[in-house]
This record gives sequence, structure tokens and C-alpha cells, in this order.
Amino acid sequence: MTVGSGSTSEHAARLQALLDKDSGYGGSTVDDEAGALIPGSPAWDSATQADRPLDSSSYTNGSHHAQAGAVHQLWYNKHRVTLERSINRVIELLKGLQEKNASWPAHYPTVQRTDDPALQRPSSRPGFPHTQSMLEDLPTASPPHPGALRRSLTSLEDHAKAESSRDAEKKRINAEPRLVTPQIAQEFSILKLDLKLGALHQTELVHSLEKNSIASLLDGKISSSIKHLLSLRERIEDRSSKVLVTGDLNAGKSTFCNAILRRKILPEDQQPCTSIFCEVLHASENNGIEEVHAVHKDAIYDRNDETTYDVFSIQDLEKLVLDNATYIQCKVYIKDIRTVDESLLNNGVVDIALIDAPGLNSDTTKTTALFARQEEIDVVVFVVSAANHFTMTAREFLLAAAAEKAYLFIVVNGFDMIRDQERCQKMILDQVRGLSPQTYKEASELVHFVSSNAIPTSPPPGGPDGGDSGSSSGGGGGDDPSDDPKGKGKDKEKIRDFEVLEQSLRRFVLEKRAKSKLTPAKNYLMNILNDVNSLATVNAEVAQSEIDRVTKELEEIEPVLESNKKAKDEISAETEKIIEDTCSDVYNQTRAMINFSIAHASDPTFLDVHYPGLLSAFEYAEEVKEAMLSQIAASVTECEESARSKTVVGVNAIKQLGILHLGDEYNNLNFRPDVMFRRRRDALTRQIEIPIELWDFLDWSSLLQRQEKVAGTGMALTVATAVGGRLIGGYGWMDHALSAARIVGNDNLRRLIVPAIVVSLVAAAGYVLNQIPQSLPQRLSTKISSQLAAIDYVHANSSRIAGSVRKVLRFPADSLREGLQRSVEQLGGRREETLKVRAESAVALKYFSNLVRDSAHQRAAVGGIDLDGHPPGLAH
Ligand SMILES: Nc1nc2c(ncn2[C@@H]2O[C@H](COP(=O)(O)OP(=O)(O)OP(=O)(O)O)[C@@H](O)[C@H]2O)c(=O)[nH]1
Repeated sequence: MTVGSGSTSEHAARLQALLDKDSGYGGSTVDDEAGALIPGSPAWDSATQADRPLDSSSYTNGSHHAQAGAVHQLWYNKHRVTLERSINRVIELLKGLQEKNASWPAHYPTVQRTDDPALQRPSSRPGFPHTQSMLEDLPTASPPHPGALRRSLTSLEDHAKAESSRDAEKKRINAEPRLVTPQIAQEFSILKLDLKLGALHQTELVHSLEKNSIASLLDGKISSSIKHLLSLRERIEDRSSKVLVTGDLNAGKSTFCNAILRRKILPEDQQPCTSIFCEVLHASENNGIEEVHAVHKDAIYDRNDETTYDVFSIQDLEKLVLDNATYIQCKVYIKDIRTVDESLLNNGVVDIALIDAPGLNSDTTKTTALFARQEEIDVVVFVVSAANHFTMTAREFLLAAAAEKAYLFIVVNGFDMIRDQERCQKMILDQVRGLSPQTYKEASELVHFVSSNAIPTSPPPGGPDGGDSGSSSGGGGGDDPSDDPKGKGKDKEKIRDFEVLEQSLRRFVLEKRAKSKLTPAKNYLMNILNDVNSLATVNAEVAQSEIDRVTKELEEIEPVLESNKKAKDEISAETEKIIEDTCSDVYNQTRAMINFSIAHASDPTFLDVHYPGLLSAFEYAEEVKEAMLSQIAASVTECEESARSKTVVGVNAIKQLGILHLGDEYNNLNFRPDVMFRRRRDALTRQIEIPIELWDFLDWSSLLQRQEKVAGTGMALTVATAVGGRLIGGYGWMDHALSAARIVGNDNLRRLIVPAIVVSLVAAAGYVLNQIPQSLPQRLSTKISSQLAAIDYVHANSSRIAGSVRKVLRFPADSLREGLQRSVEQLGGRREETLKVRAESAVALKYFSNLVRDSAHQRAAVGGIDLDGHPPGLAH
């Protein structure tokens, strides 16, 4: 095997320059034409010398190693940049989703736990907890429905539903179109909400997790996902790669590390000595200074913060490693004496750190397993003693590590001590097959039988033999090649074997690095993009169905609102008309009835008072007056009764309108007609005062009217009336006398005058007294009528009764008007709310549709990164 000449080869230098120019760290990207790793491109030609495709078997010199490494590095950078961009885009998408979730709480598919194992489907993803399913609510025989969706929001209707009972909820879940299948819900991995809150039933849980709770849970998930993406980005931006060297106590781990470094840096001893993790890094990462940073317990190492570590010289390392009470790990910065072609640490492609771990024992196994699990560890090199094979501790560790990290590299050390090497090889490989079949499959690359102590190393700086001449510790190292040509040959073989190991390890580190660094990012991106895509799809569908729902609702609301507005005006006019018609009807009727009653107060048909004779004329007059007044009052009462009935009719008419237009919402007031007109009815007798006078008994006008009407009363009566009237009246007698003289003639007059006067007087007196039952009521009626007219009795009562009716009718009318107004306002409010929901849903639909498209696009980009394949042009 040809070992590197010690100077950078021409090709390596060219590739180094190319990498410096286009390593992905210098600002250029793989998308640049010149830098893209596209077969046939300048970068490709430079990197691979296309006419000479590389093969692992052709790694016969340093330049080929460098070329292969460079191709890997370009390939790696290409994928890294794609992933970085994707991470940035996904972070943007998640931030957008977070914002959207704040304004339009995203629907989140929830699934209910099922107790029926038959209904549980196997999870398509390992490690995905299948804890919840809503199958409980699904009819077992039914085909998979779109899954129940619980959204945190939105309409009053939804809210009302959220308040409903468990049964109602079940019904609702079954009745509602389902947008998410339980399977989709199970497919959520990163954004899956942990809804396992104690023993709460899912329905109660959903109730307890109202929109804001779900939104904030999702918000929290998104935040932690963004955080994780940032750390993944940091991780893939980090060009360093860490190789953990572990194995049984005294297996030769430190010797192996020193052999790799070609320097005796780490203390070797026949008895267990390494008790802390020693990470060996290139001094260029410490401003070129060789020193040891012993990291304080519980401190997070920061090279720029000296409070996190203590500085020691490389010579102090042995002491540090052997005796440590203060530290559990140290960083060892050393200059690599090897060239970039040979060096693992300083290979010009990737910064590799070697970590020498304490030997595995019952105390350290756990710590080392934890250490190995750290995501910075790209490769685990397991050193096993050829003499001891795999101990129990080693097996346990390997089994665990194989499950955690697929990248195991096994070094069987101390092979020089084995006599029957073939048997040893076979036995160890059999063991490897049992422990990690994957590693066994690639045993030629991943399992190496070497003798680390046969590799010449420089002594520790400042050590006794300080020079750089090859020396070895034990094994064949002590042989003098010049004395023993056979020994020299054996050593060469050991060195060759070790170099083959180094090449494999280097290739392995470079190749697997892509996987170990990029795979977690790729997987995480695929998972989160799947989640985002599912969530966006669901929410786009929800937004669309929300739009459909509210559009339908609007189609129903708007005509109802319009007709309600119209009806409100019409019904108001109609009720007003009912009120006005009823009141004017009541007024007119009352007026007519009272007037009639007053006008006919003296009508004997209605006046049922017996005239007892002249002696009781005054009592008779009082009785007549009372009768008349109570008759008028009775007519008022009658009017009130009639008004009451009319009011009942009016109230019922308004009520009918209310029920017709408002249905159950009509506030049916309790109307009691009997409480109308409950005031005292004797008010009339107190309002007017009609004293009985003598003249009331002699109503001349009525007498005259009566006389004109009654035929056959004759001239005598006329005369008697004239004379009597004069006598009794006491004035204007001359006119009457003259008129009598004209009738009778002057001669006759002289003869008849005296007896005629007497007769007339007697007749007149008799007639007048006789006419009292007719004239008195008339007279009293006239008096009452004029008195009532003076107090505007008819109008006052008509107004009062009509006013009462109006007041009573106002109640249902106002209630109806308010009800209609309320209904219009409610509908208007609902319309506003629905319009708002529609606008928000439209925005959400647009947003989620874009998110579906963007996440699918990103998913395709990430999915296209083939980390399992090999860089084009490199055989594997
Ligand atoms: N013959 C032979 N001896 C070896 C080989 N490798 C290491 N040794 C010896 O084995 C002993 C232990 O080596 P270390 O490198 O200290 O072992 P280790 O695994 O680092 O020990 P701890 O870290 O303390 O568990 C030393 O005396 C080495 O010289 C080898 O390949 N052949």
C-alpha cells in the first residue's frame, strides 16, 4: 500500500481549492453552475476526473482518496444546502401557520381512544403512539368515514354544540360530515397533540379543550418544532464530525486513537486508565494552539468561555485522565503531523474529532451509551480485544448502539497476540453477525483486525524521545527491522492492515456522515411536512366547508332578514291600523251611545218611574233625575263593556300577527280584560248637580210642542195657554191678548172675556198639572243634557274609553314591534357574524391551499434527496 508522500498531491490541491471555493460554506451554493455536482460540469470533472470513475478498490494513493472525499463532500454539500433551504422554508411555513392559528384557530383532528383492539390499526410508523382513536364513535361495520374533526371555533352553533351533552356530541360526531379519518389523525407525528389528560373522556376532553386550548397546544408544538429545526440546521451547518471510540476495558482504545493520530497523545497502560472522555480535535480549532481543556462537571463547554473549563498542557493529559475527581471530559487540541491525504483528523474535507471513551464496565456503560446516543456522534468505533472477543458488557452496548445508531465500525485489536488468526476472525465475525447483521454484511469494510500498537507513533510532545522517529509501544513495535527482516515484513503487514482500516474508516466517516448528519434533518422535515400538509389539507377542506356552510346560511338569512325588515314596517302599520280603527270605532260608538242615552233620557220607553201624583211631584222629580243619570251612566258602562270586547278582539288580532311573524319568540303578554275600566262608576252624579225647580214642572216649550202635536185642543187651549202663560209667566201678555182678540173679534171678546179667562185658567192649570209626567222628564233631560254638554261629558267619556283601549292595545303592539325589531337585529347580527366567518374562511382557505401546495412542493424537494444512494461516479 502506498502511503501519502507527505505533500499535498496535485489533484488533492485542486480539489481542496475547489472545496474551498464551493464547499457550501463560502457563500456559493450548489445551484451555481460551476459548483454544481452535475456529471459533466466543470466541478464534476475536477472532482472525479470523469474518465476515471472512482472505486473503493482503486484507492491506491492519496490523491484518489482526496478525490473520493471531495466528491463526497460536494455531494454532501448539495444535499445539505437543499436541506438547509428546506429547513428555512419550513420554519417560514410554520411561523405562518402559527400566526394563522392565532387568528383562525386551526382545526385539529382528534381521535378517541378505543378499547376494542380489533378496531385498532397497526401504526404505519414505528414509535408512533397509537393511543387515541375516535373509532369508539364509529359504527364498527362502517367503511372508514372521514374522521371526526374538532375545531376550536367557530360559530355560535358550534359553541352551542360544544355545550351539549355527551350523547348529543356522539350524535353530532356521527351526523357531521367527517373530514379527517382516524388514520390521518394517526399519521400526525410531530404535530400530534397529546390529548391524554388523565381519565377524561374524549368528549369531556374536547369540551375542556376549547378553541384556545387546542390552538395554544398546537402553537406550543409548532414552537418546539421550529426550535428543533433550528438545532437541526445548526447541526447540518456544523462541518465537524465526531467519532466515538469505545470498547471493553484495556481493549486498546487509546492505543488505537494514538495510532490513528500517529502520535502518542493519549495515555496507554496495561491496566485500565482512561476514566474521562477525551475528545481529540485539530489545533486549528483552537487558534493552532496545542492544549487540553478540561471541562468542568455540569458545565456546557464553550471554548470562548474559560469559566467552563481549565487549561492544561498536552503533557498533563496522562495525569488528568488517570486521576480525575473534577472532570468527566476534556478537549485535546493537537496539531496533526499527517498530511490532508492521510490524516483523519485534518483531512481537508471534514473536521473530525476522535473521542476516546473510558473502557466499558458496569460504571461506565450507561454513561458511554448516553454519550453515544448524542446526536453529534456520527460514528461509533467499537474496539474489541482479539483475545477476549465480545464480553457481556460489550454485547449489551453493541446491541443498544446498533438499535440507536446504524453506524458501527468494529476494530478487533491486538490481533498480533493471536496465534490462530483465521479461527479468531471466524469466531469474531460469527459474533458480529449475531450482534449486528447489518455490520456483518459489510464486514470487509466495517470489521478490521489490527494491531494498533504496531503503528509507529511520535512520542508525546516533550516526552523522553521527543523526536518524530517511528516508535511503537509493545507488540512488533520493539522489533528492530534491520535485525529481523521477517519481523520487518510482519510489521509492514500490520501497518498495511491498519492503513486499510484507516481508509475504510475515513471513507466510512465521510460517507456515513451525510447519513448521520443529514438523515435526521431529512426525516424530520419529511415528518413535519407531512403533518403540515395533512393539517393544511384538513383545514383547507374545513375552510371550504365553512364557506359552503355560511354561504348556505347567508342564502337562508338574507331573504328572511329582508322579509323581516319589510314585515316589521308592514306589521307596525297593520298594528297601528288595528289600534286606530279599534279606538275610533270605540270612540264613535261610545259617543253615539252616550248621546243616544242622553237624548233619550226622557223617553218613557227607557224611563221607568211611576208618577205618584201632584203631592209627591218633588220626589218624583228626584227619582226621574236619578233614573236619567243612572241610565246615562249605564250607557257609559255599556260602552265600556263594548270597548272591552273590541279590545279583546284587537289584542287577539295583534297577538295573531305576533305569533305569525315571530312564532315562539313572540312575547305573549298576559292580558286581563277584566281589569279595564275599574274606576268608580258614581262619578257622574258627583260631576253634575241638577237642582229641581218649580219651573221644571212647567215646561212651556214642551207643552207647546205637545199642544201643536195633539189635534183638537182648540182655540180655547191656545187662548188659555196664551193667557195662562201670561198670567203665570207675568210678561208679554199684551201680545197674546191681542192675538186672542184678533181671533175672537172685538164684540165677542167683550162678552166672553171673563168666563173665558176663568175657564182658560182652570183648563190651563189642570192641563199643566196633568202634563207633569211628560214635561218634567223633558225638562230634566234638557237640563241634564245641557249640564253634560257643559262638562263635555260625551267626548270626555268617549276619549277616556278610547284612550284606555289604545293604552291596552299599545302593549301587545309595542311588544310585537320590539320583537320584530329584535328579530331583525338578531338576524342582522347573525348575518354580520356569518359574513365575517365567510371572509375569514375565505382567507383561511387561500392560506391553507397555498400551504398544501408549498408543503407538498417542499416535501417533494426533500423526498428527492437520496441519502442512501452513492455520489454519482463513485462505485460503492
Ligand atoms: N499486543 C498488543 N498490545 C496492545 C495492542 N493495543 C494495545 N495494547 C496494549 O494494551 C494495553 C491497554 O491499552 P490501552 O490503549 O491503554 O487500552 P484502553 O482500552 O485505552 O484502556 P482503558 O481506556 O483504560 O480501558 C496497553 O499496554 C497497550 O500497549 C495491540 O494491538 N497489541
